[in-house]
Amino acid sequence: MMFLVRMDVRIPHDLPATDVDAIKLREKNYSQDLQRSGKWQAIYRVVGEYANYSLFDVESNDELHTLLSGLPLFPYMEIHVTPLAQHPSSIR
Ligand SMILES: O=C(O)CC1=CCC(=O)O1
Repeated sequence: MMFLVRMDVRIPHDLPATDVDAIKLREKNYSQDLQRSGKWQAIYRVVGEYANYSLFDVESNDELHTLLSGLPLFPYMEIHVTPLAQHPSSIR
């Protein structure tokens, strides 16, 4: 099942910089592990915003929820999920 996910990051300004750096490093490692597994198929920065669009290929809604809620930045993100279906004109 394919999902388009938009993540908007909203880190509170009073979070200490060392904590922010540590969370971002954990986020990067978590994300790259999932990208290597094939479940997180792509991630793109939204130009000019602290946000990304990502493509996930997972088995179920529950699996996607588990992956997203495990993001180290999850408490500091607004997340919007769009389920995707096959397009009749797609050649892939
Ligand atoms: O920087 C972001 O858009 C948030 C994020 C998600 C995965 C990652 O490595 O950073």
